[in-house]
Amino acid sequence: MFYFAVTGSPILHSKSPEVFYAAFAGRSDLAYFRMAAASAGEAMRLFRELGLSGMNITAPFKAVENWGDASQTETVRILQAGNTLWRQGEGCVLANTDVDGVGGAIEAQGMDIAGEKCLVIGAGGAGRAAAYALRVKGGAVVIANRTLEKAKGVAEIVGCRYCGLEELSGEMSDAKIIVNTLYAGIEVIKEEWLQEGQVVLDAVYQGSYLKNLSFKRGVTYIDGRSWLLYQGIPAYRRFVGTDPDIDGMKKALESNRKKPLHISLVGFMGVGKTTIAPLISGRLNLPYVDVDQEIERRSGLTIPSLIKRYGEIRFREIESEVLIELLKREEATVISCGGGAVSCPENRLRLRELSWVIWLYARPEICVGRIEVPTRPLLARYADPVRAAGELFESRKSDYAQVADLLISTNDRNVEEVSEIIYGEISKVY
Ligand SMILES: Nc1ncnc2c1ncn2[C@@H]1O[C@H](COP(=O)(O)OP(=O)(O)OP(=O)(O)O)[C@@H](O)[C@H]1O
Ligand SMILES: O=C(O)C1=C[C@@H](O)[C@@H](O)[C@H](O)C1
Ligand SMILES: [Mg+2]
Repeated sequence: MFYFAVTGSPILHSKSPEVFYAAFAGRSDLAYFRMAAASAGEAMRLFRELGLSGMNITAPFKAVENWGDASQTETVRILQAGNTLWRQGEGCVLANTDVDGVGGAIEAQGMDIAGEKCLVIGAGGAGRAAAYALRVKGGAVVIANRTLEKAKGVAEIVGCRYCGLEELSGEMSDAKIIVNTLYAGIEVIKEEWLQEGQVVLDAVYQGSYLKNLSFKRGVTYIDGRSWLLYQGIPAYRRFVGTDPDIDGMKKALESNRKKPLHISLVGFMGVGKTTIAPLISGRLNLPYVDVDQEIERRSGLTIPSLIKRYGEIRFREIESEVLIELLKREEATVISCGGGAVSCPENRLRLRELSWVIWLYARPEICVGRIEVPTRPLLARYADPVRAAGELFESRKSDYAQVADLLISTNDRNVEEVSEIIYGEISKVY
C-alpha cells in the first residue's frame, strides 16, 4: 500500500483527494487523504511517522525553510518555495509543480503568454510560482502584494517588476493576464478595474468573488481547478511513476461532492473519539452519539462482555447495523465510531457518503498508554500490547486512510485543541 496526502491550514476544502483518486483509476494499492497540521514541521513528522510516499503542500506551508531536510529541484532553489514532496531512497525531494499549474491552465485556454503584461497578486508560495511561470514563458510580469518588501523579494528572484496593492488599479489597466493567489475571502480587485479581453486565473477554486466580477465584465475566468489539475499531473508522475488518468481528473474536478450531513470520528482505540465527540458537538451545537455506548445501551452489555458472549464477528455485525442506522438519521449528528468500524467495506462506503470523516491519529504506543489494556479484548491476550497495537494499527491503516476526509494528530495536543482544529476546518466547509 502507498500513502499520499495534502497538507496545509486550512485543508478540508482541498479537492486534491478527489483529483488523485480519479488519477489512480481504481488502483486499490494507493490511498490519499488530507492532513491537518499546525506547522509544516508537524506535517513532516507525520509524513515520516505514517510512512507516506508523497505529499502535496498548500498554503501556508510552501516556503522552502519548512522542508529543510528535503533535497530541492532547481525551480525550488530559485523560488524558495515548493508544493510537492516525495520520498527518494532514504530522503525526500521537494518540487514546485505550481509553475506547471499556472502555465498549463493559461495555455489550455489557447492563450499565448509571451509578450503579454501579466499581473500576479500575492507574493506567497503560489504567487512566486505564478510570477516565475509567466516570466519563463516570456510574459512582462508585475507582482503586487500588501507588504511591499515581500513583493520586492520575489521580483528580485523572478526578474520582474513589483508594486503595492494601492497601485493595483493602474497596473490592471493594461494587463492582459491577472493571477490571483490571495486566500478566498480577501477581495482586492474592484469590478470597474476589469476589462473585456483580459484573462483572470484564480488560485481559489470555490466561491471566489472574481468569478462573478469576471462574468459581469466579459473577462475570461479560469478558476483554481484548472491550476490544481495542471500542478497535479506532474505531481502524480513523481508520486506514482506512471501517467495519470487525465480525463478522470478533469471529470472529478467538474463534479461537486454532495456536502455530507454528519461528522464522524474514526481512528484507533484510545485516540480520543469518545472524548472529543461531545466537545465538537458542543462547539457546533449538534447532538452526538458514540456507537459503542449506543450498542451498550441497546444490548445492556458492555462491549467486552458482548464480544465474550457472541464473538467478534457478531459484534461487528451489530456495530455495522447501529452505525448505518445512525448515519441515516435526518438530524445532523456527531458520531464517534469504535476503532474497528472502518474494517467493514459497507461501513466505509456509508461513512464517506453520509459524513465528513475525521481520522483521529496517534502513535499506537500513545494510544496504548491512554487505555486500560486488561479491559481490551483485542489487546489483553498479548504479552506485548504495544507491539500488538502497532500491528493492529498497520492492518487497519489503509482502511482509515481510504475512508478519511481529514487526518488530525492527537499525538501532542489535548482534546480541546483537537476539537478546535476540527471546528475550524468543519466550519469553513459545512
Ligand atoms: N489528546 C489526548 N490527550 C491526552 N489524553 C487523551 C487524549 N485523547 C483522549 N485521551 C484520553 O485517552 C483515553 C481514551 O480516550 P477515548 O475513550 O476518547 O478514546 P476512543 O478513541 O474513544 O477509544 P476506543 O476506540 O477504545 O473507544 C481517555 O481517558 C481520554 O481522556
Ligand atoms: O488545494 C490543494 O489541494 C492544493 C492547492 C495548491 O496549493 C497546490 O499547489 C497543492 O499541491 C494542492
Ligand atoms: Mg470510544
